[in-house]
Amino acid sequence: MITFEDVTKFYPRQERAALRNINLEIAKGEFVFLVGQSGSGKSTFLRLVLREYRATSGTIYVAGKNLATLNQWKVPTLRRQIGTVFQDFRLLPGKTVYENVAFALQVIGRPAKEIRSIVPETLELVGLEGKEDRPSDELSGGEQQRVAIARAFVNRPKILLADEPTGNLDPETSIGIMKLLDRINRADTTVVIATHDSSIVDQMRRRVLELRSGQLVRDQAEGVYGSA
Ligand SMILES: Nc1ncnc2c1ncn2[C@@H]1O[C@H](COP(=O)(O)OP(=O)(O)OP(=O)(O)O)[C@@H](O)[C@H]1O
Repeated sequence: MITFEDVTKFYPRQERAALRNINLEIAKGEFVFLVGQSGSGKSTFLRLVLREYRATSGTIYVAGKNLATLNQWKVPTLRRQIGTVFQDFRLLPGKTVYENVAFALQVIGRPAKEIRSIVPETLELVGLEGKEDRPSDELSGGEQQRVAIARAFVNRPKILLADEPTGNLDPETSIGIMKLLDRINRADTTVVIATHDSSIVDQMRRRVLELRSGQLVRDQAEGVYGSA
């Protein structure tokens, strides 16, 4: 689903590569943690997958497409297959839970009838049934993250990318969010989570990719946060 072949990324005017000679393959339906210190290249990895940036050298394939040769006008189609979740939720202020999730389908032109059936179904999946009409900014952090996950998943993307999804949440709430991402993964979605949350990684025991100064230094099945 995601393949990096000898990928290096330099930002403009930077002497050090943000990612260097990365080779990896993430298969369809995998659940992967991306760990590493601040500045190790995790966000850069996610941004390359989204084609927010292009690799300086090497080749990236996402959902069967070579991102180096993908036409700019096809990038929105690529991104529709990738749901994204962030530490700071990024919900639409002043909108209800329902509106936040429905908006993701409206912008890609889905028919109203479909929206009316899929949004409640997705809100139920994330455990927010009965909260449809609540203003999203009045929810707890954990609930807001559930709205963000519903919004990312409502279009049933092939891939879900999460950048520090539990960064603003307490440990107990974080476990609930991880269980939800695990459920989404079981629905055959490839899930990649960049995180500093060692207890979550240690509890989940899934594949761990560790970056250090832009290099992939560990690829461990059923891994833990810190190097063994
Ligand atoms: N837009 C940019 N322009 C120049 N350098 C950048 C840019 N974005 C990131 N970098 C540099 O690239 C390197 C990797 O950064 P990146 O944000 O990918 O790390 P990270 O592991 O996601 O860190 P964090 O955990 O703090 O989010 C760092 O040295 C950073 O300073």
